[in-house]
Amino acid sequence: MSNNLYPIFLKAHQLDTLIIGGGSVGLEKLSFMLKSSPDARVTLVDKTIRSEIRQLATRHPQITLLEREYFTEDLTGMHLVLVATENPETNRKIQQEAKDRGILVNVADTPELCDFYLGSIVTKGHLKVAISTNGQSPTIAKRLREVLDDALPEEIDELLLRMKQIRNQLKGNFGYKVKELNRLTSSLVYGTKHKENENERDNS
Ligand SMILES: C[C@@]1(CC(=O)O)C2=NC(=C\c3[nH]c(c(CCC(=O)O)c3CC(=O)O)Cc3[nH]c(c(CC(=O)O)c3CCC(=O)O)/C=C3\N/C(=C\2)[C@@H](CCC(=O)O)[C@]3(C)CC(=O)O)/[C@H]1CCC(=O)O
Ligand SMILES: NC(=O)c1ccc[n+]([C@@H]2O[C@H](COP(=O)([O-])OP(=O)(O)OC[C@H]3O[C@@H](n4cnc5c(N)ncnc54)[C@H](O)[C@@H]3O)[C@@H](O)[C@H]2O)c1
Repeated sequence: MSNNLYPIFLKAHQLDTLIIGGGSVGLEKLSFMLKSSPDARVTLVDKTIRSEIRQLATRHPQITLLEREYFTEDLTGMHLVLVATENPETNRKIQQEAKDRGILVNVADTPELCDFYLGSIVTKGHLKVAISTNGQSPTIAKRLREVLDDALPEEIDELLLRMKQIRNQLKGNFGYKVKELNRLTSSLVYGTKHKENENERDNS
């Protein structure tokens, strides 16, 4: 199987996400989503809402909880759907209803029914790294998150902020700025030896 996934970074606070099923898997998906996007606009529907989910909703007031069975109409206006009931037939039915409406859908732990996969996520200030193993091993995705979380220094956020300041201060045309920003950062990649960048985005 080739690796043809295309990663994107969603502004989850501007999108509406529906989670169906708030059992152990639904709770895990919701927690990870809120960890990365505390202001994500999420509606969760389940026949019985667990106390852990109620607690999350208290801490994230933009979350809507619906304590009842899922209805097809719940999909109205949704951009993303995460399905996590314990019933494969229910999951398949909801997946089909979402697809019919052109809504992107993830059926937890069921790669063949997913339009997208959730990734393992490392956050250091403004830096966010999302990891996928193309569905081959979520466990390795989790382990890599732990490795990168240790390896990337917290100071990386200061570097990003400093680079932004420098970019704002640079005078000159776009091509000059790109060259200068690449020159300043070349030692990160090539050690102290400066090397002109062959691939940089320079349309000067
Ligand atoms: C990254 C992460 C994000 C998240 O969930 O938010 C995530 N799974 C995580 C953990 C995890 N999930 C499972 C285990 C137990 C070990 C195991 O069974 O392998 C562990 C590890 C653990 O918990 O230690 C069970 C499992 N998961 C999937 C299957 C089905 C299959 O593989 O066929 C089964 C078997 C179910 C069964 O046996 O019935 C499938 C998917 N899980 C994905 C994402 C997508 C692919 C991501 C990628 O491309 O790498 C994909 C395809 C769809 C999706 O769910 O989006 C999160 C780590 C977060 C973190 O810690 O950072
Ligand atoms: N691979 C498989 O064939 C297979 C089979 C069974 C379960 N699973 C796994 O089970 C996951 C769910 O596991 P879990 O441990 O979270 O189960 P769980 O039983 O803890 O949670 C499922 C939740 O879905 C809710 N639910 C079920 N039907 C509903 C409906 N029609 N409307 C609203 N809520 C509904 C239940 O009330 C429950 O809270 C699936 O995503 C999948 O990973 C996989």
